[in-house]
Amino acid sequence: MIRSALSYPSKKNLVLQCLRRMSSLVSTSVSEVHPGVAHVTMHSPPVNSLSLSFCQELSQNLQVIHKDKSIDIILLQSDIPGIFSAGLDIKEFTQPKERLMEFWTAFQQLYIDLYGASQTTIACMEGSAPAAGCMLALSCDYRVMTSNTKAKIGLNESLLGIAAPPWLAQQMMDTVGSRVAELSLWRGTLYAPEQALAIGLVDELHENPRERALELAVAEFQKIPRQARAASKTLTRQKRLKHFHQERQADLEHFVNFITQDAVQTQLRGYLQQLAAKKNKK
Ligand SMILES: CCCCCCCCCCC/C=C/C(=O)SCCNC(=O)CCNC(=O)[C@H](O)C(C)(C)COP(=O)(O)OP(=O)(O)OC[C@H]1O[C@@H](n2cnc3c(N)ncnc32)[C@H](O)[C@@H]1OP(=O)(O)O
Repeated sequence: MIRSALSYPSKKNLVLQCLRRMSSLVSTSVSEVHPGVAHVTMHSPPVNSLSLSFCQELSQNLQVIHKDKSIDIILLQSDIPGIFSAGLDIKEFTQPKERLMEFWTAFQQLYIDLYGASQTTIACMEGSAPAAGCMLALSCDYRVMTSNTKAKIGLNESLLGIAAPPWLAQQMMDTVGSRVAELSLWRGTLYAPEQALAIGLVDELHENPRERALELAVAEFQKIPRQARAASKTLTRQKRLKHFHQERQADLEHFVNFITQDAVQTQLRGYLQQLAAKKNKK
């Protein structure tokens, strides 16, 4: 059982804290902030990009929480100012085939562990969430985003010369509707908070998403019987997850075949150079 990190550290919190001290690879932490409510905090500087090890670790933490019957709400957040997650670590796309397969398998698993969580999940976004960062948010049940206009959210894959996988495109369609999703996907639109709220990509804007998410969890969501929340999720997500499991191997093969194309690799290298150039101009 996870105990409050604020009042009395649990064995698990202590283990995670020790691991974090021992290894810079540990990039998530778990703590119970209120009875039944756990924070999962991402802290992989500079931008919480999802590398192979980060995907694996986030999944492992989610799996531990899934088994903990005392936790019924998960708040997913970042402790890096201005960033929720920059999406997949683009450098992973340039790795050899074996590693690409391991990476994509870990990303698929992260989707299963977050989208398929039986607990209620809230994304607390204090900053930007492009591409797979947006996937993390879309996999949660509720999205609270900062009202700071510097933050952006959306599926910008097309601007990198790639496309979102079908299951991520489906999440976008389920959330904002087919036509808006279709336009967003090919344009690679990153939405400012007010725009994201207007199309239903996020549910609420708040100056302090963490504070608001905790308030929602305790004052609203915990008042709905836990089993009813879980059963409602099953109604809307089970079909998608079943389809995903059927297509998982094909999705992996499709990813590797797509990402290893010369034209795609050239585009990705160009995008990384653009990011570096932008940073040098600052
Ligand atoms: C038909 C079906 C085909 C199926 C095939 C599937 C194909 C794959 C699809 C996968 C789906 C998901 C894809 C992704 O998630 S790709 C990642 C997309 N993310 C982005 O485009 C975000 C890029 N980053 C930014 O815009 C900014 O960094 C950000 C707004 C997040 C923060 O800005 P800030 O100014 O604070 O920070 P910097 O830009 O200076 O960046 C700091 C350093 O971090 C590096 N960086 C940033 N983002 C990434 C990233 N995603 N991966 C790796 N590295 C990243 C950046 O280069 C800086 O590095 P250095 O300090 O070394 O210069």
